[in-house]
This record gives sequence, C-alpha cells and structure tokens, in this order.
Amino acid sequence: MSITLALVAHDRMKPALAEWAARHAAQLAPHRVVATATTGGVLRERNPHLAIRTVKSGPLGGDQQIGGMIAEGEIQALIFFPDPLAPQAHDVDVKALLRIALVYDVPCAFSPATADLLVAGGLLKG
Ligand SMILES: O=C(CO)COP(=O)(O)O
Repeated sequence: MSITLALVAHDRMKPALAEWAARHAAQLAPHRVVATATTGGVLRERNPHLAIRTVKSGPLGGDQQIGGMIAEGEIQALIFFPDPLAPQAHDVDVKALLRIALVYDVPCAFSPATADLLVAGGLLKG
C-alpha cells in the first residue's frame, strides 16, 4: 500500500535526511513525500527523482501544516531529524508537531538509526 510520509529536518540535520532518503530511494519511490520548504529543497538536490510536495518552511508555519495533515489523516509516517544542539525560534511549533504525531499514533523516527528501523519494520513495503 502506498503511503504519504512527511520528511522534515533542522538545518544541520538536512544532509543526514537527504542521505537517508538516497539510501532508501528504491523503497521510497512508490510513496508520496511531503516536506517543509527548505528540507524539500535539500532533498531534491540529492534525490532528483523523488516526487516531493512542499509546504511552508518550518519557522513560517510548515510544521503546523504537517501537523494539520496528520490530524486530517493525510500523513501516515513522520521522519523528522531535529537538531538536538541548537535552539529553534519555532520550538513551540516543533513540540506541537511531535504532540499531534503522538495523538494520532503516526509512526515516527527522529534519527537515521530509528528511521532505518521503521523501514526494516516494513514501513515502506509495497
Ligand atoms: O524548521 C523545520 C522543522 O522544525 C523545517 O523547516 P525547513 O525545512 O523549512 O527548514
């Protein structure tokens, strides 16, 4: 079954997310990806064949848009690599996104290792 995944990363973690997406390009291909604006740009550079829909940048409401899509049942997984060492101006939005993902029990991963485990657990199986 094809799903819609949200891919989001803070600036210093964007290369790690782009690398993760490249490593899983074949498994991601049948699915839909939604990303916040800047994350989507970095993902496209590294993964030109991946179809990515973008919403606004996180600090400009993108995290809230992703959260709204989760609440509407439009997103089935959240891969979000936050920067554990840098404060974010929009920290309340980040927290709200994580909370809504928990409310709806959407499978989440917050690091490359856990994102790999979601794939190993069958998240992207056809
Ligand atoms: O800030 C973000 C997540 O909290 C991501 O937004 P960008 O992808 O636009 O940098």
